[in-house]
Amino acid sequence: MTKKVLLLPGDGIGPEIVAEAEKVLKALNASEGLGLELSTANVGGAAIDASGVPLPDDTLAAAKAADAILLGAVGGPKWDTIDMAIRPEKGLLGLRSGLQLFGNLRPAILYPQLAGASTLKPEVVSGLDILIVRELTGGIYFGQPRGIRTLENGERQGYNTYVYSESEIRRIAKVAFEAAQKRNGKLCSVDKANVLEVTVLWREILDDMAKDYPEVELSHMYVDNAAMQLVKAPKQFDVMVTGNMFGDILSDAAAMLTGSIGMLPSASLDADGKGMYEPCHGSAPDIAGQGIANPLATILSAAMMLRYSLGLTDAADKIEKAVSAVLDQGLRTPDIYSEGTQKVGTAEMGDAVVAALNS
Ligand SMILES: NC(=O)C1=CN([C@@H]2O[C@H](COP(=O)(O)OP(=O)(O)OC[C@H]3O[C@@H](n4cnc5c(N)ncnc54)[C@H](O)[C@@H]3O)[C@@H](O)[C@H]2O)C=CC1
Ligand SMILES: CC(C)CC(=O)C(=O)O
Ligand SMILES: [Mg+2]
Repeated sequence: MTKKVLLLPGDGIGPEIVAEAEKVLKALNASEGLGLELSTANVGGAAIDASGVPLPDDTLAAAKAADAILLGAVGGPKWDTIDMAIRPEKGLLGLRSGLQLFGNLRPAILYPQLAGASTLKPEVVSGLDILIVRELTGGIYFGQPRGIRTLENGERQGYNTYVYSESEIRRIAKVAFEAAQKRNGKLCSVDKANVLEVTVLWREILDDMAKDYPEVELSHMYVDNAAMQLVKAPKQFDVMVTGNMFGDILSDAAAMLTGSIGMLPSASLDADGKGMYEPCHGSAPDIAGQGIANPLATILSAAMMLRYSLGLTDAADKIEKAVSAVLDQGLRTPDIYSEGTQKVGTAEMGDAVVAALNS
């Protein structure tokens, strides 16, 4: 059966890294007969330049019609303005909310070959395998009212609203409890319940739901402490669940424990398991066009896509093994380079993963 995969390269390094994941998918399609039908559409700045809007109707329609989506990254100084890319109904946030992709899974796994590239000492990170479950279509990124207004005294004021409804909290908590059930039975919920009522409700609901998951040990942590604990003793965590903004920030911090944000893939899932897959990083304008971006987070996101949305577990395993094999060979893009390894560019890394697929 044909499986439609929509590629959304986006901006900056987006097209460079998606091209490498596309190579890998095409190679597997040819050798394994996966039945993938790949197509490409514009989103973000590329779409603004082509058609004036960051999320064209035909891109959203193609995303809705696809079985799965692989996105590179969007944005850049040219387009990061309120009118163009930032508003929730537009661009990437519009895509996430339009497809109701509320469950964002961000696994932070340290490949043993990269222990030397982690920001932490090898003994603190060896064997690290954390899953951050981030709520993706609510919270302060979407809450209304929002904007910039002029007060009576003439001063301007920016404002956003941090809201979560009970149903939004319950559905993301369910994702996290179920993930913890399948893993080590440990779930840490991260909030700011000492200050924000919205997270007092979050905490209350998590406690209530914990009764239905007696085999999961639920703990709570304030987000400031969680940030500190992540860089102090990250292996105390197994599954972490948190809201949109805290998850955004904590997952970038967790990325560095694995050596680079260029190593962190993600899955954004709806209630039925349909998903968009993307690296956790952005469009990296500082290195765009230089052919040095790490494509592995995107290639690993493609593996997650095959596993979670397309039921192609063997093909997903092959990609993950191939990534490990190229790291064994000592190949490194500059972000994960350390002495004694071989520095390669984006395309060389992608080619090496393709070559390792059937090794
Ligand atoms: N999912 C998305 O599409 C996201 C988009 N953005 C957008 O990306 C643009 C740049 O944002 P930044 O804050 O600079 O974050 P960023 O994640 O793009 O870059 C942060 C740093 O990490 C490096 N980096 C990122 N990905 C890398 C890779 N694959 N290989 C090697 N190095 C890598 C960059 O060179 C930069 O030094 C902005 O327009 C932002 O809004 C940011 C985060 C996520
Ligand atoms: C639009 C931003 C929330 C993108 C981002 O930083 C992320 O998803 O990690
Ligand atoms: Mg982010």
